[in-house]
Amino acid sequence: MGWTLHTHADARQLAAHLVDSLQASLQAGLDEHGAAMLALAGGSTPWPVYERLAQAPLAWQNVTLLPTDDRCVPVESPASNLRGLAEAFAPASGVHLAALTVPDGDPDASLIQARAWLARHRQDFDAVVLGMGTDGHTASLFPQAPELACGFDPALEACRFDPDPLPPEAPYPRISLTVGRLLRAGAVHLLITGAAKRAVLEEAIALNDPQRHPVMAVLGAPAVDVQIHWSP
Ligand SMILES: O=C1O[C@H](COP(=O)(O)O)[C@@H](O)[C@H](O)[C@H]1O
Repeated sequence: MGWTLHTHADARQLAAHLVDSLQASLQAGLDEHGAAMLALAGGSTPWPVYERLAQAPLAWQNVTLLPTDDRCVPVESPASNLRGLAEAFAPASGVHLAALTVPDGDPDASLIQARAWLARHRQDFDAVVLGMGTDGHTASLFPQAPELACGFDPALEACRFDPDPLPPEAPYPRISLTVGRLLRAGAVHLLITGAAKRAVLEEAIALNDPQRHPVMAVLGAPAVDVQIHWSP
């Protein structure tokens, strides 16, 4: 199916549009199953969206949030995506946060924990929010990494990534959901801002090489219409 590009005038409009969509996905999950689950990107871009979503009047005690990927760091580290989610969703009283990493960030123990959690929670996500780095990585699927074969393996749900070179803004091993697990969702959103990422997105689409730009493994998936949200 591919993707649909939504161009917004600014980050505020983008957040309003995406929050409406995520709120509708959550409410539909709650109405249908009595529970709902989101997988949410970390990094630096999505926090204003999450802070706004956390204000929504939802039965948060029946909602579970899981990072799409996390850095193998102690949970109190500023680099921890889980810590960022905990802060952004502090107003969402009773919300459940699930971790891909163990509290001290040990990578091997984290992968075991992540896979065990995912084995116990097989339901589709109600929605997934992905980000993209300026190298074309999404979640923690980094370009040309040896672990990409794991990240693209439909039989697996989570992998360890050791990006080489380590990204300077967060130089840590990672645990990432695989493309197959990320796409098992009622809706898949890709959130990007700024001219640099827009240029990378256009290059990725033109080259259509998931090894060079792993985000294309998501955008090229045949059965999913990924909603791309961009603002300057
Ligand atoms: O390292 C990560 O990077 C991507 C993109 O992050 P951003 O800082 O460029 O917004 C993010 O989606 C991912 O969750 C994160 O772990």
